[in-house]
Amino acid sequence: MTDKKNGREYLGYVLEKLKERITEISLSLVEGQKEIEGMHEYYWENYTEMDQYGYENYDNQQALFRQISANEEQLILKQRFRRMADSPFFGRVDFIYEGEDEPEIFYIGIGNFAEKAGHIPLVYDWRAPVSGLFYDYDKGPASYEAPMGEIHGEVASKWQYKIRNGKMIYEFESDVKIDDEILKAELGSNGEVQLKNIIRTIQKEQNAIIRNTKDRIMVIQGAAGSGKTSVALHRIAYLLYHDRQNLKSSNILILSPNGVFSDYISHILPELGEENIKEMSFDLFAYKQLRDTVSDCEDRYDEIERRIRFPQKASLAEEKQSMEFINLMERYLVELEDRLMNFKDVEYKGFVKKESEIIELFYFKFQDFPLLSRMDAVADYFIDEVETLRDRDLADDEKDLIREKFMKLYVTGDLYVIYSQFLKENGYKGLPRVSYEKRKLKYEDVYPVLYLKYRLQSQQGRSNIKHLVVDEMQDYSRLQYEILQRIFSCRMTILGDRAQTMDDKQQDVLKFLPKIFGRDIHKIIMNKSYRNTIEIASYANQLAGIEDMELFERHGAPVEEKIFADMSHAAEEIAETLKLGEEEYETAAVVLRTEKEAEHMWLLLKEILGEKGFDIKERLSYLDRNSTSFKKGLTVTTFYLAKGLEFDQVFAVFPQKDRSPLVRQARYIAATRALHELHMYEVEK
Ligand SMILES: Nc1ncnc2c1ncn2[C@@H]1O[C@H](COP(=O)(O)OP(=O)(O)OP(=O)(O)O)[C@@H](O)[C@H]1O
Repeated sequence: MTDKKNGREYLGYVLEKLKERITEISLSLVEGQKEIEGMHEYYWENYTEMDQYGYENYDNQQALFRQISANEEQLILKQRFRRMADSPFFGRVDFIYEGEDEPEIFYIGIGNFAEKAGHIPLVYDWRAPVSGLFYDYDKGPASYEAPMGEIHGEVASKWQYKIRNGKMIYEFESDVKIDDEILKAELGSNGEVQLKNIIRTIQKEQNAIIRNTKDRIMVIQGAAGSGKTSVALHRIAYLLYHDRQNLKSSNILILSPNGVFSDYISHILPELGEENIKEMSFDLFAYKQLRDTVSDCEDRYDEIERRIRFPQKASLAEEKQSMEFINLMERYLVELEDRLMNFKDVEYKGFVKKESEIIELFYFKFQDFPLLSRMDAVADYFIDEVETLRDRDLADDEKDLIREKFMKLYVTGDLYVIYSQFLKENGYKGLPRVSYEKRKLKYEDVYPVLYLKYRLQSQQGRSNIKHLVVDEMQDYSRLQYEILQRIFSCRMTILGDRAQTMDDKQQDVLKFLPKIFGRDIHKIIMNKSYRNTIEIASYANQLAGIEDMELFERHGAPVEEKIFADMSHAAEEIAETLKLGEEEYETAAVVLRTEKEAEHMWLLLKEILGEKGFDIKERLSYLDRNSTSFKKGLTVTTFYLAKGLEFDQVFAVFPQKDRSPLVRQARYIAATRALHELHMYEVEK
């Protein structure tokens, strides 16, 4: 056995054991593969002689599935151990259990590793109960939550390691100062094109959120760069680890703002040894749900663009997603109970359901069904009766015919028509009367129609989703939360930042969320910002009038403010000031107000940088709403697509004269994207 107290020696020992385990697994994988091939061969040679009832065939298939899934598990394990062979651990806690004299030593890494399955780990997963000590305590009395209860004792010492390619780069006995230095080094490094995992340096306040399993709905209001997205993803990894029996990655859904953002965060869970999870934007979800009602829907970005270009034109989006509007819809829904109906007798091959009987079934027996699904229930009731009287089952086409007859008792079942009528009766302009192909919903109408759909038609519950993550919570309206509450009855992690609202005024969803989700909500505020240098964060805070943010002590260049006559002058300056290259930054962005301005800037930069010999093909990209990823190099985009992302160097280019509240928000969002260097440019023309 090795000296566990000596990090370097222990590293050598663990690496050796890892190598052995990897070899063992490789061998067992080869065996497993042979086994599978053997089963296939056996099947093809013998299938004609298998028992006629298929029992043997069934048994063979089951054995095959078991072997395949065992192989898959081994493969995943091997991948994890391979990753661990690069850096088996990053931390260590020496813990003296209450009543003991000598400390027990725990090394902490990206996953558990034991010499053999079921043995005591040589390295503990960062999510293991005992690893909580590493994040929550310095030297001194400490405790952690274990399955059998709270364990007390004392942290005798804590260590930090950096290991790369199996080589020890550094080891420190950690204290607050060193911890800060290590975090500073992590934050000071250049940006990747994807969000980094933070397991080496999770902060105490972040750890409390990650390891929280008791609250059903957690709502996190976190300042820009406070680590909300990182924390939410680590929380998912933590929950998956601790509730393997009930929670699978397929049970989790992230509502994220767009495709680029999805890509930006997509590798974290696989890196932490978990499978990737489903992500979707709410707009895409809505669009899919409404496909049988309209052929197209605007998305949120259309709405933002319109607001910027025509600020004087009042948008109804806010009004149509307000509580008052929901109340109007609810009142209309009550009226529809009568107005939507045109009852009369229904006859099928001599069997008659009288109008009065239908009314009775409709308003009493099936009153709990949503209005537009209720007649289906009445039709099924009638089908049952006919089948009983005839003493035979009806064929599917006969049943369809009957249902059709009952559906005719609705004046209309078309949500588009119903909603349009509602608008007109409440003093709004109705929707254009066009054929399905030409029906395109404006953004302001998308969610009201979706709401009506949920209120009027039975929906299949999304019971397979057991945890919903809502990122950028400030960008969802009251109405959208009402809909979410109807679709998902599961646990939720909802996170965002009211200061980054993409609207004229900041939206604080914390005010109304308890009214929608009840008292189960646990609110947490994260006020410490990690992303930006002090110079950048202070500058951005001034833009948004924020005073209560705590800043991580990391300094950089002052923010540069400049005014240019036009876009091409700004582009020239960007090309001059850009610091991309070896020994310099990895990522930079030019962030603009609208799609049109962004495209214009991109074309200008293409020309200017092209002339300078910059590799524009590989290192300059234009990010629009259909993009699904961004590359290292220079990215040109709008503020609303840059949201959630970060870049080493940021140029924010905005029209000087646009001082509208929405564009003030846009400037703030752009400024907070910068990790190390920020240039705020204003353009006169
Ligand atoms: N404990 C930590 N250790 C190392 N880096 C951290 C830590 N917490 C946050 N960071 C870093 O800070 C940056 C911001 O994190 P993240 O994007 O998760 O924040 P956010 O609150 O979602 O930001 P925003 O709302 O502004 O998009 C990232 O680079 C992240 O890696």
